Amino acid sequence: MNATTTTAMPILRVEHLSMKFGGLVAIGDLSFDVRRGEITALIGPNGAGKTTVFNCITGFYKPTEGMIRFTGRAGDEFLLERMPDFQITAKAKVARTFQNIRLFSGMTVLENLLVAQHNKLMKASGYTLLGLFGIGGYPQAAAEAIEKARYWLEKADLTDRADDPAGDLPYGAQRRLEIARAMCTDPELLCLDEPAAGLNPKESLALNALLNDIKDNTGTSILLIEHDMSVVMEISDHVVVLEYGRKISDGTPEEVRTDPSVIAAYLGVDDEEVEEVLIEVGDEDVIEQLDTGPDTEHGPEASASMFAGPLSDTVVHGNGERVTVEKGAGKAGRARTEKPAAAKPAGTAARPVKASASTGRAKSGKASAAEKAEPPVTGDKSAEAKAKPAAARKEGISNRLSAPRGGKADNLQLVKGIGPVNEKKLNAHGIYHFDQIAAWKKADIAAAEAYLAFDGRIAREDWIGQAKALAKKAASVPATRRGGRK
Ligand SMILES: Nc1ncnc2c1ncn2[C@@H]1O[C@H](COP(=O)(O)OP(=O)(O)OP(=O)(O)O)[C@@H](O)[C@H]1O
Repeated sequence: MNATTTTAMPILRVEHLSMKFGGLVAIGDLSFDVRRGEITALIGPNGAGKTTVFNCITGFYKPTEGMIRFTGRAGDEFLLERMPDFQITAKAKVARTFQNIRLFSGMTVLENLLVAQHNKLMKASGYTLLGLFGIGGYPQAAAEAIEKARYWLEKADLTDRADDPAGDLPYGAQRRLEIARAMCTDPELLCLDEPAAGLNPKESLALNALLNDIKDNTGTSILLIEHDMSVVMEISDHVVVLEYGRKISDGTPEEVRTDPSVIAAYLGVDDEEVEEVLIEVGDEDVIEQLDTGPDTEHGPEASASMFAGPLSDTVVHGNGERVTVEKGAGKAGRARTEKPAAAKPAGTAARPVKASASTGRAKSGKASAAEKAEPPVTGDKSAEAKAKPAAARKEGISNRLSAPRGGKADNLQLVKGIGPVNEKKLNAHGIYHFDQIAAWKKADIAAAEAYLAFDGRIAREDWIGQAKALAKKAASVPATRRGGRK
């Protein structure tokens, strides 16, 4: 294979990937490419399967079916689904970061960058004591490692903090350090799992700058999972959208943001988030409709929550296209699009409706605190919810608080499985702290699952165990040093 062919090849080709956990199809027949030298974003609502895709690519999971073909710069090909994870890092040069920051928090920032180069240094030592004492290539390799660490310190804007413990850095700086650490391994493909989670706008900008710099100056291709649409739309060359483990859209940010299936998928979140998404995708016409308030005649059923089930939402786009999510449907696959030509005759044409008027309230009329405190369980998923202990549903979680202690909530997104949507919901239900989740009993879990419309996921993802560990850690760290966006 000549060099031109190689550079034109996608660095990663995911072909017919499926991953099943028992009866749950987390990913179903998924195919997409990551093009070399580009930033590709993998987006989708919570539970869409994004992290599972990452876990398959990086060897944490062995997919049930499908191929993950990696082509290196030199034309070397690897089938990642057949390789153990350490070889994927070492041979294919795929590096990753995780949803939850995983730094050596007691080591300094510089030490974190040097540890990342440990394998290379050990190789240079010839794995001998003499090597470590300067016989052979070790001194040269050590000097190069320090130079590389210095380079990435500067790129990540961390030079001033080089000697500080990594755990002392602000949250955004820790995220950049993780990326710098991954870059010290000279990856060909960098996989980032929600790098912008918990960042404030200034930190998000710094992250965007770092990722663009990597793209422009290193040749490393980037695959990122991200919920923050401003990051996705700003820096991605290519966006793949998942919903329930299936691809619903694939294209440029511009193509994806105007794709009715994607809008319909995102309409499946809370009112406030629908608004956020639509503002971020910049569909002026739809935003205007949001401002017109509820349409009781054509408005949707009781809930538009992705977690609460049935939708009957309709949106009219700038080009006159009307997207209806069928009554009883939850997902984009069931979205029906009517082109303007197919619109009903004058007089009977459906009025533009408030896209997210799931509760029949106008944009300005946000839910009252009482409504938010215990929203009713509605829709299709209510069948599931009904199966939960009735008392739990009725009484809700036992250790709710009316406000975060000390006015500062913990960053619940540090619990794997809690994304921005679920964090917001938990806060709305009076859950702000790790120790609250850590103290949940069976009935509390059932109550939480009822309004998050989960089915056993809290136990599966061991939120209690994770929250216990995080609560313990938080208790040992002064409040001012706790990472998080809150
Ligand atoms: N190890 C596992 N065992 C059982 N089910 C799993 C496992 N890992 C993931 N799942 C399930 O697979 C589905 C997809 O989860 P995944 O974490 O990949 O979604 P996601 O899109 O990354 O979500 P989020 O945005 O919330 O992180 C979920 O229903 C999840 O509960």
